Amino acid sequence: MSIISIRDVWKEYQGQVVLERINLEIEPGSFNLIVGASGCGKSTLLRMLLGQEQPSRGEILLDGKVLPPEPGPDRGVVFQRYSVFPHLTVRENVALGLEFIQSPIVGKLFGGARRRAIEKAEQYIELVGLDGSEDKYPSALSGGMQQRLAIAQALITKPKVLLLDEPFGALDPGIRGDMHDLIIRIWEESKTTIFMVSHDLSEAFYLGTRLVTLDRRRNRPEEQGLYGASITHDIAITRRRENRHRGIELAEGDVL
Ligand SMILES: Nc1ncnc2c1ncn2[C@@H]1O[C@H](COP(=O)(O)OP(=O)(O)OP(=O)(O)O)[C@@H](O)[C@H]1O
Repeated sequence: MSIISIRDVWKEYQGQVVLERINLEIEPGSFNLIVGASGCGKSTLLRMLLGQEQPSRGEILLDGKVLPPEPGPDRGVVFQRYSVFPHLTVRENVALGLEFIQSPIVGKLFGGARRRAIEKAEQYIELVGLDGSEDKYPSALSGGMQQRLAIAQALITKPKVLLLDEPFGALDPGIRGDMHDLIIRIWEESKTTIFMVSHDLSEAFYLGTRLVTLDRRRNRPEEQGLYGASITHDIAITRRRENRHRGIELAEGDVL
C-alpha cells in the first residue's frame, strides 16, 4: 500500500490556479524528488503534505487516512532556512520535538521524562554529526550545521514521512555534498519515506529513487492564472550515486 496517496489535487489562491490534477502514489521507504521551475508550486505541494495548506480540490491520504488539516509528529519538515529556534540551544531545539508531543499544552517536560527526551535528543545530535555542539545556539553554527540541527529536530519524532523543502539550496557546493551523504545515510538507516523539493536536477538524480517534475503546460499570458502546473515526468531512478564519483552528473532513469 502507498504511504501517501495524492488524488486529483488542485490548489488555487484567490482564483489563481497553482496546481492542477496532481495524482501520485508514494511507496513506503522511497526517496522522492520534486523538481520544477521557480513558482510552479513545489513548496505549495509540500505544504499540503505537511498539513499547513489544504487542497482546493482532491484529497491526500497518509497511510490510507485523510491527512489531518495541521502538521503532526508523523511528518517531519526541514525548510531551506530558519527551521530552528534561535533562542534554544542545539540540545533544547532537538528535544523540543518530543516535548511538544508528550506535553502539547506547555511544550515542556520535567523530571525523568525530560531526562529521557534529552538523552534521545543527544542520540539524534550524534546521528547528524553535531556532537560537541549541544550547548551552542544556532547563531554560533554554520549554515550546514544549522541544517543538520533542523534534520535532527525533524527526525526525533520518528516521522513516517520526512518533508524537505530545498534544504541544501543555500549551502556551498562542498557542504552540500556532505549533506547529501548525511541524508542518504539517514534514509538508508531509518527507512523513512522522503519527499524533497529541489530545483537541481543533478541533486535529484543523485539522491532520489523517483523524480517527479512539475510544469505549467499552458503558460501563454492570457492563460496565466487559469491553469496550474501538473506532473510532466515521473521517472524511476535506477542508476545514481556511484556515478557522481565518476564525474557523471545525470543518471539514467526509466519513465514510469
Ligand atoms: N499563501 C499564498 N497566497 C497566495 N499565493 C501563493 C501563496 N503561496 C504560494 N502562492 C503562489 O503560488 C505559486 C507557487 O508558489 P510556490 O512557492 O509553491 O512555488 P515553488 O515552485 O516552490 O517556487 P520556488 O522554486 O521559487 O520556491 C506562486 O505563484 C506563489 O506566488
